[in-house]
Amino acid sequence: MSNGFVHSVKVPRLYKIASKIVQDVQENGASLKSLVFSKKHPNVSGLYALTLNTLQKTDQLNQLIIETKILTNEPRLDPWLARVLITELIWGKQKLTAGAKPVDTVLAYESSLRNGLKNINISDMDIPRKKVIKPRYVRVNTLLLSIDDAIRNFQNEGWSLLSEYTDYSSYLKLLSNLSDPYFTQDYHIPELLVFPPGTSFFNYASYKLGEIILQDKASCLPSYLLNPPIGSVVLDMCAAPGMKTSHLAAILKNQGKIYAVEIEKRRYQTLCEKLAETNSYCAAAINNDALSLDQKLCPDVEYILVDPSCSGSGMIDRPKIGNRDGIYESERLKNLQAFQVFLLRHALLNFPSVKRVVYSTCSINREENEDVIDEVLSNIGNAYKLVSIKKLLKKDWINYSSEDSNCKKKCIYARPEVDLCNGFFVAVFKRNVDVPLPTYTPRTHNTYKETGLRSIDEKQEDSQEINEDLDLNKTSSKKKKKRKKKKRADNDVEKQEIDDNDKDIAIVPTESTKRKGNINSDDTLKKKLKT
Ligand SMILES: C[S@@+](CC[C@H](N)C(=O)[O-])C[C@H]1O[C@@H](n2cnc3c(N)ncnc32)[C@H](O)[C@@H]1O
Repeated sequence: MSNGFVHSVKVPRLYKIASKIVQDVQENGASLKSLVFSKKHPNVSGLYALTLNTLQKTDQLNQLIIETKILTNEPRLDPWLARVLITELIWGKQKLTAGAKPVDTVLAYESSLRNGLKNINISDMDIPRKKVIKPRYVRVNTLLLSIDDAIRNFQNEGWSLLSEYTDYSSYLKLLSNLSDPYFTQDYHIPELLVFPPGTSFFNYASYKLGEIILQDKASCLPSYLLNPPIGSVVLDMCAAPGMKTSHLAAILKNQGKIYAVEIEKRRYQTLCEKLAETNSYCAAAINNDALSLDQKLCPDVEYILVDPSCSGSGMIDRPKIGNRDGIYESERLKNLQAFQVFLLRHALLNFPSVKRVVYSTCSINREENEDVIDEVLSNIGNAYKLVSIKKLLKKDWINYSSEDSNCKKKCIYARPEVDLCNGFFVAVFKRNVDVPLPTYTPRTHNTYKETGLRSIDEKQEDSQEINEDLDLNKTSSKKKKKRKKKKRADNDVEKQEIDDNDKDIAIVPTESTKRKGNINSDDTLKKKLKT
């Protein structure tokens, strides 16, 4: 702590690191998972649980801080550390080891915190999500291992393959009863294997080697449906952490080119690591804003994946993080929708050689799905056709887009309680080459900022660099192995438990969030909470 405490006993490192992570997530919109792993703490799962719990309790913490006046009475108490300690004391282990000054300070408030808890309004907090137990999805990285070999390996490990289903309903029934030692192959995506919920893969050699990837079905369908032919040129507009990019590389058999664009520097680093780990060497990572991407950096694009930031409302395990920054859900959705429309329109109208575009979200909100497609349909005329995914899949599916939208039933939804995977939405556009593309003026970076989505753009502008030529081929295999080994060791056992959750919490920081860490004025916060 930098604010004046003289420590007789040090604050446990776990709490200190957790407070820095919570601050970074709240203020800068950083990815919780990436931060947790980057700290290389020996107790990754404990650190993840504590930081997640603290973030999920944002609303309650804000109210407790007001009720108890802990931060106004104790100006030297670091507000982020206070949040972590309070969370541990009230909702976590329910105890703290005394000795360090900040810990003692929080302990001194224990009874007022517990009393305060009775007074806070929790009516709209912690609304329990319907608990869906989803199976464990494992995508075979066909760049490194064939599906047959993967199945054989699992069988050698004692697993038994079940394939007694005839249609989607019987498959789902099988899935809902799946238990050790049985696994099955996904009904739609052959490279996706499905195991009982909670199956652990950390000690499997194939996991350590990047031959299998823990990836939910929701995250596999977009690349599967884009289905670029071998040798084609693909643009992945929102690529980090790289789950879909690596899947696309596998579909291309590494023959062709993928431009994988990511705006955030830190997430771009994760993307580069994922591409190396999965041997996706046909993909070049580009750290840039896809909306202002210079065409020269990605010539002759034929297939585009638009998988933009979204509310993540379909994610089963997604934490509910309260009104972190004073932006309420409807405004947040409006901002996201504006951004999603711009991005999709940019994809559809600004790449003259494009043949197919897939739009996907892990949201189950109409605003981010049918409404986005409807708006874009009104801009593109007959230059594209919205494809019926039912026909593309050639297999039955259950949930489609709404009949009362212009999507009709052409796009698909996955509903966790029905499809036993994360909720998601996918739309597929096919170019009609007989109709010229309507004129389109690409947006500038400034206009993008106006969506209010990212107030951290300024920082990114400084650090943006283009790395179109990430030549993974040139990395010696020895170096690659060494890097892989080191990374695996760092990430530890618990990594896999949260690895398949490829969508990050959509945090949209604003100036107000940045200030909120230091709530020394009860009035300011009260006002904010009332708004
Ligand atoms: C939903 S995630 C993508 C997940 C990714 N497709 C995967 O499967 O691993 C959205 C990503 O888009 C990035 N992003 C948001 N706006 C962007 C922009 N204008 N240009 C490029 N990337 C952007 C976000 O930082 C985030 O990493």
